[in-house]
Amino acid sequence: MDTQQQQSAIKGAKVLMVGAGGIGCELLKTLALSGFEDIHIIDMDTIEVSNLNRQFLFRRSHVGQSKAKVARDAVLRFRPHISIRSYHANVKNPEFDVDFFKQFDVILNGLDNLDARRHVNRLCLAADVPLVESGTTGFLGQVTVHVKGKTECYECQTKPAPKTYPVCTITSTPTKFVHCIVWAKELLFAKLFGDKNQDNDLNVRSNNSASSSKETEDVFERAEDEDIEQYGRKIYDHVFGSNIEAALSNEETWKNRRRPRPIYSKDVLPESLIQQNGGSQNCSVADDDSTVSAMPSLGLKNPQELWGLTQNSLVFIEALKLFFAKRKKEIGHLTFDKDDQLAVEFVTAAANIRAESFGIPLHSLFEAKGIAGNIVHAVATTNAIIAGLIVIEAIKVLKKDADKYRMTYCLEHPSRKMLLMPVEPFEPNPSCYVCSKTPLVLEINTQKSKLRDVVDKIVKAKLGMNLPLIMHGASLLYEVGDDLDDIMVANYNANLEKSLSELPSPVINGSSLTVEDLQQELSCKINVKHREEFDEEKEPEGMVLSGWTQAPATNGESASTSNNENVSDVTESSSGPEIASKKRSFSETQPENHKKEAENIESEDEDLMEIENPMIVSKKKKRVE
Ligand SMILES: Nc1ncnc2c1ncn2[C@@H]1O[C@H](COP(=O)(O)OP(=O)(O)OP(=O)(O)O)[C@@H](O)[C@H]1O
Ligand SMILES: [Zn+2]
Repeated sequence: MDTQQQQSAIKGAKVLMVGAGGIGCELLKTLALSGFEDIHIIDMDTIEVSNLNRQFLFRRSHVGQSKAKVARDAVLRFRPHISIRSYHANVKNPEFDVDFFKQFDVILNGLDNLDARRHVNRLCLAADVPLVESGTTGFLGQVTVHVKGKTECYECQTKPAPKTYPVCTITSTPTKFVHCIVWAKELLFAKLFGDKNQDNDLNVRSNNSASSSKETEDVFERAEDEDIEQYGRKIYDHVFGSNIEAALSNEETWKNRRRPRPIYSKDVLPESLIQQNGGSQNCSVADDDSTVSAMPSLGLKNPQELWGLTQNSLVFIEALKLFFAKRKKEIGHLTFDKDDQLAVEFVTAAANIRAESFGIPLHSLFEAKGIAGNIVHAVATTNAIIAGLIVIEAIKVLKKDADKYRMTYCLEHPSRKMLLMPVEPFEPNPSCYVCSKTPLVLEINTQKSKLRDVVDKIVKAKLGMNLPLIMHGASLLYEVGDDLDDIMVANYNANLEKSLSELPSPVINGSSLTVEDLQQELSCKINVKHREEFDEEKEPEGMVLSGWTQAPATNGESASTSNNENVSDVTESSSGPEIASKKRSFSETQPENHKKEAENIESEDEDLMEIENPMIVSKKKKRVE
């Protein structure tokens, strides 16, 4: 195809971009400048101040407005003749069904979460439209091409699960700052400001304290007229003082570990804080709850500054006081949010006091916020490179140049003198439950587990289905939808509370369930195996789903257990959790054909890049800033 034909393929193409954030803004600009003339954009968000440093189509005056619409308007200003249609909506909405997807020649993802990516993948498969998928995490980035039947789909390889930590490390034996952060936000913050009834273990148990769960309840309960500062000190002394003391009495635990130091408020703080700093009266309180802050009244300005034990203790008490004084209505419903200043202050302070107790280095609010919010600071240049690569792959897709499709990884440091690492796409995984018809296997106690457990833990959480329907033979066990009558809803609700073996059509060892999502047009079979017992630590869900997790040896790696230290701690929910697995796949468990490709790359370098845009080829030699 010559350049002119390529240009007319681009001009005639109708493309859908999903996500108008960091990658999306770059992508829309690059599409427009590359000659695309019919672009649709979906994004459900509005613009926030924190987006402005890299989402360059947006200005301060746009804060609060639809990202999709503002991005469209900004690009139309320098490409007025092209057609851009924006949708301020969730891509999972029913109006974006298979027929909607079918009108496009290619779909381009610039998303930041697994859930939406999986949904788009399924619609692309159902509509038989190619997908170019992307993600960035700091300096790392990737672009992959998914064409039904030709390459693996986005879900052919499992994505690394969010990093989790053993419960006892968090509750009793933290060794890293991140353990203190998880404790502060998942246990302490949740206990104080979230749902009081949730399971929560804030006792550092010792063997002989058959412990005081009753006592713990009492500590956290605040009497209506109890002075807030006194209450704060009581919590402080309980979690940093007596709990640690109780834990220390269990000698066995500390045989090979550094012993923590109990910390009590009276040893760190002056008797009355009100005299010290004027209490919460002087704090900065704006109308918006998310801007309430404990820092100003304590004279703390710089979030990058390291606070000592006393400063952290002051922030702890002050933030707690402010929650009760200024945000009382929210108490009982709060969950930690990285954009909630007071929550970040409280969690930073609590994590630092715990870190001090366990001899772990303290961190600034800025650093703690990054860890608590799973933030890897976005790098605008990575987004720009990735957007360029998306357009290159989109053009190959439009030209149906299948031999040239590449999955490309943007690395942090040059490897074999390259920052961009192209790899031939893998073939579809024949055991993928999404793009092939291979059944899954569910090991479950069919007498004890309820249908609700299967719906919540498997069908929704693991299979990512939106509007599920479950059938056993010809019997419909469960369904979701607006058009159901009351009797059906009552029947399905009754089924949810029944164990599998008690269902109208009993599901027992050897049964086969059909699970479908009508919106995603995805259907898969689940073969049920009865199992009596599950290991509470290793299999906490009380059931095990398997079947598609392992891609065959010729077809890639098992990506389920990524451990890449560079990114695993912090990328849980950010834009590219899969980077970890792909990186690992390249360096450690590369299938033979890709190893060979890597060797060739080393010797022939640029030729093998097969990246047609000279701008990109030259960029790979530069350091990514
Ligand atoms: N289900 C969805 N439907 C539509 N748009 C979505 C969906 N999920 C995510 N997005 C959009 O994808 C974009 C991802 O962009 P990006 O990774 O830059 O995140 P951000 O929210 O803009 O920035 P940050 O999370 O770093 O503050 C966001 O604009 C977000 O609104
Ligand atoms: Zn697949």
